[in-house]
Amino acid sequence: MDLKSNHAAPVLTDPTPLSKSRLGVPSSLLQYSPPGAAFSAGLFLTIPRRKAGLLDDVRSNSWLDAMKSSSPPHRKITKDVNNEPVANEADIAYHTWMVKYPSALTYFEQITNYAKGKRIALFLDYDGTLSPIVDNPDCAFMSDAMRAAVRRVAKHFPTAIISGRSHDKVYEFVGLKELYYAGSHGMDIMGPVRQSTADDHKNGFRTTDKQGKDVNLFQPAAEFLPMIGEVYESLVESTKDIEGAKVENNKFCVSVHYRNVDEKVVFFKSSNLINYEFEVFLFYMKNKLSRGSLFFCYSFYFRFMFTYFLLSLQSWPAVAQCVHDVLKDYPRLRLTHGRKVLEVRPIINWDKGKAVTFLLESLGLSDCEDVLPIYIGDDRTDEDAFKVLREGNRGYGILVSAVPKETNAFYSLREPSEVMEFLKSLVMWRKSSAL
Ligand SMILES: O=P(O)(O)OC[C@H]1O[C@H](O[C@H]2O[C@H](CO)[C@@H](O)[C@H](O)[C@H]2O)[C@H](O)[C@@H](O)[C@@H]1O
Repeated sequence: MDLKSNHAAPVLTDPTPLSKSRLGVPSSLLQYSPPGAAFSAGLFLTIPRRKAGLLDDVRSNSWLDAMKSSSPPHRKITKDVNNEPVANEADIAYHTWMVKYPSALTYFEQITNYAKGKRIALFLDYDGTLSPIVDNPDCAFMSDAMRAAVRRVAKHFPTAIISGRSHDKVYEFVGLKELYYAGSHGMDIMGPVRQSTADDHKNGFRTTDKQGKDVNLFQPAAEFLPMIGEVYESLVESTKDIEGAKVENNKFCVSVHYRNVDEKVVFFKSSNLINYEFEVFLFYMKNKLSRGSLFFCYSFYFRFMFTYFLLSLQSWPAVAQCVHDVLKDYPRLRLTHGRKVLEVRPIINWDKGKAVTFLLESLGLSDCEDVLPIYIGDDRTDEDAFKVLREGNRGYGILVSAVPKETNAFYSLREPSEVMEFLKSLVMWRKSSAL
């Protein structure tokens, strides 16, 4: 299958595979992918060990840069004197970027022209794709309208949700039994029963789901479950005094959220204490300038520094330090970045891209010329899936983003409401083409 031959706009995209550094992530923090490791070559034959000292200095620029770039700030809409939106630099940059990654809505006809006579398989990320990003991860609900759109699309195309959340949590949010679910970044897959047992993977077994349906459960990181539990407990304990930090147990991985933590120490923000110290200092300077002033100045200075130190325990570097301290005792775990979240996961060669390949195989849809997989996601972890589709010329990745980002996707959508629009359009197209 050669997607590019039928596909005008995306052919214009840079064909060079994205180097990991182009995604803005320091190479030392990137996902481990052992040279030559292949999907079907036996996942656990060689579990590589991470070198100690991976995050030697969490305060280094690269570490903090990765944290900062993990979720771009919301775009501000500038208005002119007539209250009309005006193009600003960010708009111009976005529109330039869209030449490279055009809107899947604008180019819908091109996508469906290519999909004619093919079976579409749909893969959807959850947070930021089906539900908007919100401050509290426990409240990232999808709208009823979105749920209805996903339900309808799943009637026409095999549809799977692939999320960083635990399988149970994402199922609870979506609540549609007609879908397949892969939780923990693909490390917990409940999919269709595989037709062939010849190439069955280790760690996969048949079971029944909550509706009593036969399913295939695949958990390539099963042996890490106790370790992840331990790490979750340690991180809850070590971050408990950092205001706004939240640790989430995603079964085979742990998410440490810093969205609600102050980025850096902000003098005078929460530092009433510093203001107080300063008032006292001024008073002293006015009234007792000659006696003991030197001693007082020193004592002021040390108290000031101590307060500053206490505040520094409440910032992003403090969160990073906690993760670093825990990770150094677990060489078989690694770190990835999501949207204002640090994710600790097993160092196995498995990701959302592998999960897509696995699900296509399970559905009997791999290596078929007449199958068009489409993956929609917003996160860095979705890049693994985009890459699998792009590199094999197998299907389309669609990045959900309102700001320019380096990506392996072919198309873009601005936000979850556009994702819903796209899903509805797919249903309409399928219905009209079946007439
Ligand atoms: O693969 P996904 O389904 O996109 O899951 C990735 C992570 O999503 C969640 O965190 C993100 O969304 C939260 C709710 O909008 C937001 O508060 C947080 O800042 C984002 O990082 C989820 O909580 C994580 O466990 C997932 O790994």
